[in-house]
Parts: sequence; structure tokens; C-alpha cells
Amino acid sequence: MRCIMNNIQKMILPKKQSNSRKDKKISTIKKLFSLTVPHYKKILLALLFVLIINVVQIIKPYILKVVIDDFLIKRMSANGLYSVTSMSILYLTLSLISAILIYFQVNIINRVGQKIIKNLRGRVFKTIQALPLHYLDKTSSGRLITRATNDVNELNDLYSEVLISLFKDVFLLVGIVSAMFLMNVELTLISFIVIPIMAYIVVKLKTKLRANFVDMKHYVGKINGFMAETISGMKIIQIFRGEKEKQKEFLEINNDYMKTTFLQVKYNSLLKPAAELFQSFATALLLWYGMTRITNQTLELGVLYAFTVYIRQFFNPISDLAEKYTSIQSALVSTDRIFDLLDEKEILEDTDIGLSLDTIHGEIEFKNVWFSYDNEEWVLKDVSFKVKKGETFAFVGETGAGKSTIINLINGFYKIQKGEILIDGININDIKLKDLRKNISVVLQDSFLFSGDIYMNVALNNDIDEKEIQEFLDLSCASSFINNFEKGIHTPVMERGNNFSSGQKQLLSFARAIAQKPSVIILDEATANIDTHTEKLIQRGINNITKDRTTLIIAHRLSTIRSADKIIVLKDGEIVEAGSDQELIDNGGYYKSMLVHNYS
Ligand SMILES: Nc1ncnc2c1ncn2[C@@H]1O[C@H](COP(=O)(O)OP(=O)(O)OP(=O)(O)O)[C@@H](O)[C@H]1O
Repeated sequence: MRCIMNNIQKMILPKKQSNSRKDKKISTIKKLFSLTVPHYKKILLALLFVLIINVVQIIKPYILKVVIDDFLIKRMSANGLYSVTSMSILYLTLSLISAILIYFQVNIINRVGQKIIKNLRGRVFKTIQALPLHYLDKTSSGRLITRATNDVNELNDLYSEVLISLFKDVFLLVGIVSAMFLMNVELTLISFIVIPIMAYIVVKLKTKLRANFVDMKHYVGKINGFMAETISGMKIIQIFRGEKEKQKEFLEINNDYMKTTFLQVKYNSLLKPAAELFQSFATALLLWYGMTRITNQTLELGVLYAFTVYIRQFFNPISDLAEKYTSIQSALVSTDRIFDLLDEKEILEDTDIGLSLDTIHGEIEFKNVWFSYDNEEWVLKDVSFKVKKGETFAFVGETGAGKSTIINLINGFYKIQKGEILIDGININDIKLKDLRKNISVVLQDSFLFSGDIYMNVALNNDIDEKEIQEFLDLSCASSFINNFEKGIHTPVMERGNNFSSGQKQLLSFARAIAQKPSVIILDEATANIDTHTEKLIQRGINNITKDRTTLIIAHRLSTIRSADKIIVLKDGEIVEAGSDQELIDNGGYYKSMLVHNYS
């Protein structure tokens, strides 16, 4: 009995290879169970139903044994309730109760499974939203999508189908084995001769299965990542006729994935026939031994019959267990992957800790800042500057000089290695990120619009009324094109704003930036997509909205920043010049040569 339970447990739990792997596995199973805790009442009810269903399953062959031995062979006469008719009614009633309970049990457990999965999917999404940029830099979107979709769905199967039938099977096995031992110890031992060999084969297969599952999921993530990247880069692929090349790359990943699925099919298809073979072997052994005992008149025919039914009932869940084993393994790998993400608390950005600053005045100071993305190469080297409240600073320099990096740091997306960044004289690391970002609006070159409508894209979940939004759209000059739309600010926006031109998207991002009523506005190449006519409108809008606000502008087109209070010229992460447009021209240095190139 213990041997059987050990083997079943071994089938569920992978072999102890090392303490850390074992600990991880135990913690994965604990986590799976922890998700069920809020639903324990319903789960207990379902388990009670399972218990009753199993008791019925075990009693039914015994009723048949009584009918065969007592009424068929011994021809005993009916005695009160003890008759063939009452036995038949009992058999039917039990079957009916069992059928009704199966209906409720399946319903309860599936609903619980769906609720667990819904919560888990929500947690994965919340975590993904809190991932800092430095983590997203290194993680493909495909991997994250796979966590929220494929991996979560694997758990769906586990909760709604596998776990309950696992309980059912284990209860049933325990019940059957007990009934068999109670009826005839010798016959029971004969029936289970094959179990150790069978357990050995299953345990051998499981290591291979698990390793293959890890590979399979890796390739699913790769396929999702590749798809996501290809879809977002489809325009470039088509322009540069890269379809064939991409097709080839995809074929390779697809083939690798298929190889792992073939391996899975091979292992899976071995398990079921093996279980069936063992069942036939056990039945044959039982019949041979049972018949010799019946001939010697040391065994009743009904007992032998009940045993053949029990053997079938015993091996069915075993062969199901073998099948479910693959689902369990797959779900365990998915659980690891989901919780690896959910448990990475230290990498998650807590935007709610730190000093609360409802309004920021807008003084920004970099004091000898050194920064590297990868801790290997300095991207900013000893950068120092101070922007007073309401001033406009421009950052210029060739591609890769570090201009956008400065903006990323002011938004608190990365932490610097050396030096200090002060906002209103307070170290940026001490300020609540939420408050910091609330007060700083950034307009990027690639304006991102969400599917919805114009109003929602400008207000971005903030409680701003339509009249105010209209004012922001007027200020940013976006009204010039929105007024032509029949639905005005309720004009639908397609995914990523595909139904708007780059210039229109840019104007909407301006309105969005102002709508947050920030004390600091950052324009990162924000006028790059706008034609000269629109640029003039924008310039007027910018002048309105930057009044009394600290403004930082990054631009390659120097015409847009010449009126800035101070221009900072960067080269290879270092400030090489700083001053007003006139001062820098008078200097006759790097800025002046950039101006000459810009206007030539
Ligand atoms: N997320 C990142 N991870 C690693 N390195 C990065 C990352 N972003 C930028 N870099 C590197 O940092 C350096 C500065 O990049 P940055 O984007 O700040 O330059 P930039 O001056 O804004 O350039 P551009 O004018 O082309 O936008 C570059 O060498 C770039 O390769």
C-alpha cells in the first residue's frame, strides 16, 4: 500500500535530484495550493462529493458479488430487504446519486478553477505593468505575453480538470485497495505484482518529460516573441522585402518547437498502452490463480468477479494518472515561470514609496552624474547642470551622445551609479516615483496612442472634463484637425493610433502632456514629425504651455531650440559646451559647427 502511494507520489513529484530543486518543487506545489485557499469551502464540498462518488464506485462491485455468490450460486432465498430486487434498486439508486454528485462536483470545481485563473491573470498583468524599464530592456514582449496567456491557461487545465480527478483517483485507489485487502489478501497481492515494474517505468519517463516541457515552453515564448516583433515591424519588413528571410527564421523556431512536441507525443503515447498492458497482465494472472482456487473450492466465484472489476477500476485511474502526469508537469513548469515573475518583488517598481511631493516646483540639478545601462560602459560621464524653475534648457549633440538618457533618469526609470540628481533640492531617489512622474510630462518622438477615442487618449484615466480637454487641444493646436472630424474628441482611435498621421499623433501627445498639468515638460525630438507649418503652430503652443514651467527640449533640428535659456552640448556622454545660443556661437566651438551643418 505504502509502495503504491510512494509511486503515485513519485509520479506527481519529480525525483529528488538536489536539495534546491526539491525545495523549489515543494514551494511551487505550495504556491499552487495557496491559490486555492480562498476557495477552500467550495473545494471541500467538491471533495466530499468525490468521496461519496468513490464509495459508491467501490460498493457497486460488492453488490454484484453478493448477487452472484448468494443468489446465483448458493440460491439463497429472499429475506426482507435482502433480495435480488432490493439489490437491483440499491444498485440503481447509488448510480443515480453518483451521477447527480458528479454533475455538481464538476460544476463547482470548474468555476473555482476559472476564478483562480482570472485572479492569476490579473496579477500577472499588474506585475507586468510594474516592471521597470531596465527589466523590460532585457525581456522580450513575447516572453511576457506567454506568461499571461499560455502559462496561465496551463494552470486552468490543472485546476479545473487535473487536480480534482487526481484527488478522485487517489481516493478511489485507496478505497479499492482497502476493499480488495478486506475481501482477500492473497488475491490482492497477486493482483499487484506488476505495480513496482510499472512505477519504475513511469518514474524513468518523468525526468525526460519534464526536461522536454521546459524546452517546449521556451519555444512557445520564442514563437510569441517573434510574432509580436514581426507584427510591429511589418511595415519595415514589407518595405525592405524581408518577408522570405523572416519566414525562414520563423520556420526554424517552428521546427524546433515541433521537435519538442513530437518528443512529448512519443512519451505520452508510451504511457497509456503500458498501463493497459499491465492491467491485462494483472487480470490474466488473477484469472489463472483465481480459477485454480475456485477449482479447489477455496474461493468464491463472486469474489473473483469483484476482483476483476476492481482491477479494471484500479488501472483506469493509473493510466489516467499517467496522462494527467503530463498536464501536471506542464502546469508545474508554467507555475514556476509565472511565480518567477510574480515573486520578483525586488525588481518591481514601487511607485508609492518615498517622499510625497504633491507639486514639484521644477528645479532640476545634475551633480557629477555618472551612469551606465549595463554597468560596463559609461553613457553619461560626470554630467552637471542646474535648471531653475521656469527655465528652458535644450540638449543637443550627435546620435548616441546621451540626451534621451538624461530624460530617462529625470523620470526615475534608471538609477545612477555615481553623483546626484536633485529635484527641488531633494535627491530623486527619495521622491515617490508616482509624484515625480505626475509632475513631469514627456512627449516622445514616437507618440503612442491607445485604442479608444481622442478624449480618452488625452485625459489618460484622469478626471478631466471635456471642456478642459478641448482647451488643451486648442493650446496644442490639435483642434485644427480634430474640428474636421464628425465625432470631434470622440473620434475613435485604432490600435497604436494607426488611423492618425505621425504629425496628428504628435499634436495629440502635446495635448496629453499639458492635460497632466505638469511643472516640468520634456520634449524629446517632439517636433521631428511635424511639417514646418505645423511646427510654427506647435511653437506657439509650446510658448503658451511652457510659460512658468521648466522645459527640457531635445532636438536635432537646432532651429527649434535656439531661443532656449541654455543649450547643453553633449558628446560621448560628456558636456562639451553650455550657454545661450549667442554665447555658443561666439565661442565658435562644437555647437557652432553643428549649426553650420544643420543649416547647410
Ligand atoms: N536601454 C538601453 N540599454 C542599453 N544601452 C542603451 C539603452 N538606451 C540607450 N543606450 C545607449 O546609451 C547611449 C546613449 O543613448 P541615448 O538614447 O541617450 O542617445 P541620444 O543622444 O538620445 O541619441 P539620439 O539622438 O539618437 O536619440 C547609446 O550608446 C545607446 O546605445
